[in-house]
Amino acid sequence: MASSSSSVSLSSVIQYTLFAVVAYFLAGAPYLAPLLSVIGVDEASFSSSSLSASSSEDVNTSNQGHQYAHYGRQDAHTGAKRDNLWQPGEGLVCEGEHGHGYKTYVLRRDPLVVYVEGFLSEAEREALLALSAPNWAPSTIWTAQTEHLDPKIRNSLRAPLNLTQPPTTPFPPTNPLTPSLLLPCLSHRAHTFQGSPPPLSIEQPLWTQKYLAPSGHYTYHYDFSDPGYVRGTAGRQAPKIQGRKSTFMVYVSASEDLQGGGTNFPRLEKPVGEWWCRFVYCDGVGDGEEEVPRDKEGQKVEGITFRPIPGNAVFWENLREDGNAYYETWHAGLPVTRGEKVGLNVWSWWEG
Ligand SMILES: O=C(O)CCC(=O)C(=O)O
Ligand SMILES: [Fe+2]
Repeated sequence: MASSSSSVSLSSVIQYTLFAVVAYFLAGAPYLAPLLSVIGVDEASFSSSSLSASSSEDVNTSNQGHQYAHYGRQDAHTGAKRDNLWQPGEGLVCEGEHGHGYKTYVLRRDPLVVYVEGFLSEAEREALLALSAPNWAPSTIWTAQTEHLDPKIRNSLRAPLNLTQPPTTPFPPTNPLTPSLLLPCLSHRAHTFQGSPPPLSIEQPLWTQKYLAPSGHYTYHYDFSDPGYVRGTAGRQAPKIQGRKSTFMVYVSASEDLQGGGTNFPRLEKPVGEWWCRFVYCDGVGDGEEEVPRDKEGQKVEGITFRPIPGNAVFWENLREDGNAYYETWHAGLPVTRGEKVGLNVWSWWEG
């Protein structure tokens, strides 16, 4: 009797233990990371197939001690550590001036193109210009993994906006923004716009780009890059496109006398209806002849050209859910033939 009751209780103990282990993993394995780090195991190498469980280095840049940025994500497929990808952390609060009041208009799906009116507030535009002012330098391009200048392809100045270093350039005295929150809150805005899954990160630094007459421009290109990368989502054919899942092209400023500088997508059909003419050029509607968008050879362009309206943004997806590219997103920043335009690039990546 005594021996049978002790053997029953042993098997119960084993069963309960098994249930507990299964329940622990079903609950998302809380506290696994600190536990593993205590026993000296890197969680990312333990769980390299899980994007959300990748190792991260917390960066605390807020004056209030909020821990809001997660850097140092491990690429789940190549294992390489990327130190330029960012996701919002729990402590980040973006309200008031750091919130947003944007309106969205879906221009088309597949590829998804959304026009965002009021992505930036006026105070944010002013702050971005103040932050950029000391750092303008010629923009580079990458070919065959080397970075170089080629003003025939890209003729602009750019300034990096460093999220991990609170701004040293003071904002104008009347500007109400909290400097340390500007870039995290913009990145957060771009991140929450896109939802999940898949997990996304925002490329850092963000860059402002200044285009000056008579020939500031960025010739036709895609924002995704080199073939050769394998996303390799389980159960799907591995695609071979690297990089930037989506783009926000944000217009920060446009001089009063700006001519040119629209963002042209020659492979996208113009939206139907005059309503859109407030945001895109429509031959003859709301434009004078000198406003007809032209490429650097002076030829009228095809497709859709967005007007560079300060504060507004165009969002589009470069990559499909399966990781293959949308070749319809071929685009250019048309030449600025008079005045000056400043844009902001916000790119999102698959890796989370
Ligand atoms: O300035 C523009 O209108 C487009 C710029 C662009 O495509 C880029 O910076 O990747
Ligand atoms: Fe681009």
